[in-house]
Amino acid sequence: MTVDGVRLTASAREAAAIGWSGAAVPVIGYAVTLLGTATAPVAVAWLTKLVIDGLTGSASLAGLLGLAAGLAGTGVAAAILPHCSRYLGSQIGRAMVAVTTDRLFAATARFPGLRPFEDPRFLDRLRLAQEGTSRADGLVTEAFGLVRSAVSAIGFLGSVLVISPAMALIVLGAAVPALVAQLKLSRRRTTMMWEIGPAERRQLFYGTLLSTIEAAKEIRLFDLGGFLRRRLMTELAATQASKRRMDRRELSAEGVLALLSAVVAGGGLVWAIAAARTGTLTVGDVSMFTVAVVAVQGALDTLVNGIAMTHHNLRLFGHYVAVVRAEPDLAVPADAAPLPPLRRGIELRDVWFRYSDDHPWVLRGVDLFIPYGAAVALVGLNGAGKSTLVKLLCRFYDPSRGEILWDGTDLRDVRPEALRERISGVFQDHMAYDFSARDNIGVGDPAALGDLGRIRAAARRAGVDELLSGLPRGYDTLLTRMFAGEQDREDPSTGVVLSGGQWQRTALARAFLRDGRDLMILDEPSAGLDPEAEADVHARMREHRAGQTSLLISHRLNTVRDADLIVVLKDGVVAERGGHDDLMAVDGAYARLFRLQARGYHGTAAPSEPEERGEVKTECWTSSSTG
Ligand SMILES: Nc1ncnc2c1ncn2[C@@H]1O[C@H](COP(=O)(O)OP(=O)(O)OP(=O)(O)O)[C@@H](O)[C@H]1O
Repeated sequence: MTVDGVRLTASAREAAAIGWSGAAVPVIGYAVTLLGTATAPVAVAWLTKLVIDGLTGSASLAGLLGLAAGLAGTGVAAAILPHCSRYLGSQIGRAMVAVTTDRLFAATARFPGLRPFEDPRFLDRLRLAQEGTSRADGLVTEAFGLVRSAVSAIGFLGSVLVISPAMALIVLGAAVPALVAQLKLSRRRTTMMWEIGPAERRQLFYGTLLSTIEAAKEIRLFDLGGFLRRRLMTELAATQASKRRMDRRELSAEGVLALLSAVVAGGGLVWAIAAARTGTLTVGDVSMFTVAVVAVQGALDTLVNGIAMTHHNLRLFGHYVAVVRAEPDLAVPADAAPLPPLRRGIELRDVWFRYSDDHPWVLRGVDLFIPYGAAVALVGLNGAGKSTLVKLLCRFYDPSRGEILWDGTDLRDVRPEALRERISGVFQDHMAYDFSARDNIGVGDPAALGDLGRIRAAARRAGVDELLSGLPRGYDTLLTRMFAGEQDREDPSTGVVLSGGQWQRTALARAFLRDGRDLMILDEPSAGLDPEAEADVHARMREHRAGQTSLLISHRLNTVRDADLIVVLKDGVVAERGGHDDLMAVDGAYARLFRLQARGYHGTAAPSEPEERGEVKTECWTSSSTG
């Protein structure tokens, strides 16, 4: 049996190995207590039968007292053992959840690229894998539970067999349809969960939109609350309909099976009473038989349900196994060469790229050399592929065709972590972590998290030190109100909210903390800054990048004019390159855009060309599909 390629037996083996390696002593203790729990009821039933037969027959007082003492001792064990096994089972469960959670998130962080996180199938699998890990706590104990039910069922079945082999066969036979039905139902339930995955993700998305600050302004301004709620409810109705269908299926199957059990138990009782009247069975036999039939049915029922539940959880766990065993999304050579510091430069040689086979080409044969120590600026209209090029430089994706060479070494021959150790930067969509100010900057180089001096130096460079050190708890102030408790809701020192520009400077400080890297990438680092801050930040960046290899992306052409090399990206290729003066002299796209912006500042005559009126068709600047 497989879950999209992962065998259930492999999942079971993995679960057993994790349980054993993470909690061997509780596992042994659990097995022992469980065996006691499973055999105690059988012993109680037999001792009861012997006591009844002894009472109705001619047993000695000493014999009866011995039986009574045995009965009492077994009763005590039967009362205590389940509590012990429950405690040990919880211990095993906690160990399972800790190990699998750790491994799952280690696995997701191990994907070198971004593709898995853009793949809806993978996202569904990840969601189910997370559910699988949260249910992993029961996997080992459920397996033991199956053994316990089996032992219990066999013990009682043996007892019925001694009294009536035919009845034992009937009881056993009645359990077979239950097992088959439960397995089918469990398979259907897991498939149903897989199928409703996309709808559940959309539901989560709408719920998040409706309950977080990011979308709150637009939702109120555009009055989107009802619209989003309706969409959420539509998704919820669809998922609930699937679950209801499943519940009904289970209800009808289980109803039929319960009826079958009742008929078998009732029939057995009638037969036992009739047999006792004719003297074939003793009174003790009837007592034993009645207890045993019900107990066998109960144990078989628990066994069948346990098998179905384990089957379902193993299938969910199969998604966890699939994620932790998934191949990396980018080929990483086993004998990757170390990446020495940059000395000559980075070269993009005929680089073509599209996000997938059914997406249009974004880059269509880019040739570009970023010389060591040079400040290179990349400009182009929205969607021209600038951020995509940055993502290729960080090797979040590999080029579809062509190559990117670091001092002549193809990035595909290098371990991605080794490459990224040599890069620092700010992404256009940089993160605003719900951490303290210190941690928000410190994550740029986790080794510096304890070094406030370094963190402050980076913040000073980004022009944000004065702000952060002036916060109520200085750099230890949380830059979020997310974690404020009820008691400190009114205390501003528990968390502050920064403005967009202040966040931008904080992100820049994070990049500056990774000092001395070989390549600094700055994708729109000043987009949210006021003019004064922008001038200030750019002056600091100029200072910082002097002699450093850097790639700056900016739509504000005044901030790129002093770059050593300006590259204009258009239609997925490099359309122009050179210094500011060269490009102005060529009077091409860069010059037109530059004049357009300058004119905006000086308030001169209205632009005449459509491009200058801001009516540029995106297609003429962005790449289009070539199939
Ligand atoms: N993850 C993605 N999956 C599919 N297409 C993408 C993805 N990211 C970007 N694109 C597409 O690639 C093209 C280039 O996008 P990119 O972000 O590189 O442009 P850009 O030049 O940085 O634009 P901007 O100036 O607006 O930031 C766009 O058409 C965009 O729709």
